[in-house]
Amino acid sequence: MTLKIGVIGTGAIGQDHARRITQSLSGATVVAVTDIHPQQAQEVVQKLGLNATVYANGHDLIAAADVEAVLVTSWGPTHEEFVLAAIARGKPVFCEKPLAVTAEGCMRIVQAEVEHGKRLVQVGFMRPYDKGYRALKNVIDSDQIGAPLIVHCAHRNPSVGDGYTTDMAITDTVIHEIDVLRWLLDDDYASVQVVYPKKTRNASSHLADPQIILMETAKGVRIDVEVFVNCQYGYDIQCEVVGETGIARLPEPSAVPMRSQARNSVAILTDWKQRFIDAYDVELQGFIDAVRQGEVGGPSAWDGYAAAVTADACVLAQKTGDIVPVRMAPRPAFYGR
Ligand SMILES: NC(=O)c1ccc[n+]([C@@H]2O[C@H](COP(=O)([O-])OP(=O)(O)OC[C@H]3O[C@@H](n4cnc5c(N)ncnc54)[C@H](O)[C@@H]3O)[C@@H](O)[C@H]2O)c1
Ligand SMILES: O[C@H]1[C@H](O)[C@@H](O)[C@H](O)[C@@H](O)[C@H]1O
Repeated sequence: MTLKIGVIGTGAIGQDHARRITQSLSGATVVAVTDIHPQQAQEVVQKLGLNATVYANGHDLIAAADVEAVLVTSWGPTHEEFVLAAIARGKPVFCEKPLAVTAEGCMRIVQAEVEHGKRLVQVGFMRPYDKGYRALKNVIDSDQIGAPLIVHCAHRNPSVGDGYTTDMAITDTVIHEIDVLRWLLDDDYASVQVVYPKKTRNASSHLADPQIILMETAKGVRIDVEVFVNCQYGYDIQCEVVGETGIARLPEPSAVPMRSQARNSVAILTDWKQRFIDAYDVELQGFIDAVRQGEVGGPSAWDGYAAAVTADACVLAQKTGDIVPVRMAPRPAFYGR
């Protein structure tokens, strides 16, 4: 049976996920969409040739009898209410990051899911599905570089709009490193700190850019993440793990090396949609396949909570300049180890 999906929020990633469900993936179809701009939702239906009803709001869409699973791709502050509504109806829900904009909000979702008694929520952290990160984890887990000691990361976007604020460098951008490094190292965070280098002249007046996030894990690994969202030159994700006996780097996305006009060059991507296109496909196909078998896997509501607690500590650290401890609630047995 084809899984019938309803999409809440038909902006950049909502459209992209609707496109991949319709054109690239198998086993699912988009039967419902909604957006606070209904005209835009209607345009997406037409553009992608969907056989989908446009609902007035997310709650009506979740309640619709033919919607079997929900995709939440609206703005972050709206995620919590839609995920809670889906859980209340026992419908599986794939929620783009952030699961909720506060750790308390994520905890409300964790509690609702635990009370429901079965996993319903997958969070859209796609990097653990990226084949480069998977290869890097394989090197670490098979002990080829010894125990990890230090991780150096960079998360660079070419530019951001005026609405992008200093805390979004954490909640929108570094949140990916917060999640993927926890998975990569099989560790949790103990403390965080934020330091500010000289500011780029290409950032808007209200935005601190670049920033350096320093994190220490429970096992004592030290991590530095450079987040630079107006780097101009491309979309560039770097990760280098220093182990006891060797160093392993995240592979670069494959591109054709070119010799031309007296240059030996390799192109750099400029768009996050392209950089992780395969990972998005694999994560969403995984959600569809699992739900069709009556299950939900992948990054859990607990992973969403862990990321939010760490992000909250980073945002506090941005303001105080202090080393801020990361204090997580005890992990419910429901989520395994
Ligand atoms: N995993 C990733 O790499 C990744 C990439 C991009 C975006 N995201 C996340 O996805 C979410 C959406 O990001 P985006 O870039 O598509 O933003 P966007 O602004 O392009 O799209 C969001 C859409 O949601 C709609 N919306 C807002 N409130 C709504 C509501 N209450 N009900 C219905 N629709 C509503 C807006 O009108 C807009 O069309 C964000 O949380 C973002 O962090 C994740
Ligand atoms: O929402 C996007 C997306 O999550 C990208 O992966 C990230 O690089 C951007 O900084 C963020 O704004």
